[in-house]
Amino acid sequence: MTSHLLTGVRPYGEDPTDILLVDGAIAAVGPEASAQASQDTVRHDLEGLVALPGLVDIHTHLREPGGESAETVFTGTRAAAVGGYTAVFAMANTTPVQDSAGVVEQVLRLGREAGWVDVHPVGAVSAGLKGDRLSDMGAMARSAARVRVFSDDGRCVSDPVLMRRALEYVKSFDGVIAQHAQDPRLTEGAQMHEGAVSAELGLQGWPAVAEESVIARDVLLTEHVGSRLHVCHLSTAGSVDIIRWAKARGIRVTAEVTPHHLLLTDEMARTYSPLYKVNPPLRTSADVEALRQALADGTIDVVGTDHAPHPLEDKDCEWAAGAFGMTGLETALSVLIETMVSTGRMGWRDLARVMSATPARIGRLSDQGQDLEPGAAANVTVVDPDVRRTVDGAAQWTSSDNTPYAGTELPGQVRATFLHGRPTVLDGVPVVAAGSRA
Ligand SMILES: NC(=O)N[C@@H](CC(=O)O)C(=O)O
Ligand SMILES: [Zn+2]
Ligand SMILES: [Zn+2]
Repeated sequence: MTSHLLTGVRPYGEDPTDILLVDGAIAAVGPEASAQASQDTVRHDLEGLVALPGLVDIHTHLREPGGESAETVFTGTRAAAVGGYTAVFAMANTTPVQDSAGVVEQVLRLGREAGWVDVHPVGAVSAGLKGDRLSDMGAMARSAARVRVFSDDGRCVSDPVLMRRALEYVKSFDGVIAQHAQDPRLTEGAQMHEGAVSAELGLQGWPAVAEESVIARDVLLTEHVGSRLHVCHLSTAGSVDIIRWAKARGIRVTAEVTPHHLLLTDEMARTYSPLYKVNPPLRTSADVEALRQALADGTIDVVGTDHAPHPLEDKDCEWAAGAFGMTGLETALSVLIETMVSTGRMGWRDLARVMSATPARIGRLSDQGQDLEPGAAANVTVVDPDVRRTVDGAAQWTSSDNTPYAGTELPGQVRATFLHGRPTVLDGVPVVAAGSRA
């Protein structure tokens, strides 16, 4: 296998040095790196750029099978590589649903054929996402996809008995249930966050308590059963308080926040553009502040993009008819730099923790999220933190145009991504034909 020498990079934004990648592993960091490089080593001049462990997204929708008009495994994972990712967890709400060994193995195979990132299919909790009986979680766990993360995301596991059984079942293989916390009865017909703006616009509100009551129930169930819970896309200050309480009590719960909930508020609904329609809804600036604080202090463990591509016809319509969801893989790192790094709330090591190491640990990956040290798998992202760019939806690599940031200027640009020692992105664009593992 070819070796690659990354020269002049700043690991975690620290002093410039060289990193040598050989045979899918980091062979050396520092002066030894260039000393050990051979004549065949490919040199990449990355002077002054920040090197991070390849990013890991615990929450991606790739849409295939069934939703290929919005995204395929190929286009979604290519977008992920461009965003600096080397692994993604692909949510189960496909058609057919990822609720059997056959479907998760199909997604695994499509991911391997594409070759842009490691694809880890998430298994559905309930058969067909119907919420009434468990899927064949054991078969998915034992399959080639080795599923450890289970979720009905897009829908809430609202039946407490089903949730209890799911939490019990995953204990035998160290799995985790990732809950989309949304009480269905409290959110019937809901269009946006319930508050002053929804009242003014006359749109049906989605109260914070619809999320918080489910999280409160589930941390208690998790404690009772002695299992492991991951809470998807936290969006309210009250949810943060419950997670903080649960962690202090020793309950094994991890929490996620999306980039958009760290930046945008329900004020965006005044545009009536469904680009800002998302589940859970954009909340208030007080919620945004609580989420930023919680990510900085560790109450929230990870950033998940909740990359949710939708075809144009589902977004180019009036608010009430629009689909919930926004794309995020190609802008996540920039939004995190904008909201957390530029503001001084987090350093680059903290960013690597919430966007790489901890998501890998939650999903029980052993070859992702490792520190940039000799012996680690050679998954590396190189970012130019100083450049500012204006987001152009049509220029993105995802097949869908539903980014909420079109026309917005954001800091930071991924310049290179290496997956198991092989470049998938160079000079900010996907490497042609990287998409085969050779
Ligand atoms: N986030 C969204 O608004 N939509 C997601 C589902 C989900 O994450 O709940 C989707 O699949 O489109
Ligand atoms: Zn969800
Ligand atoms: Zn989702």
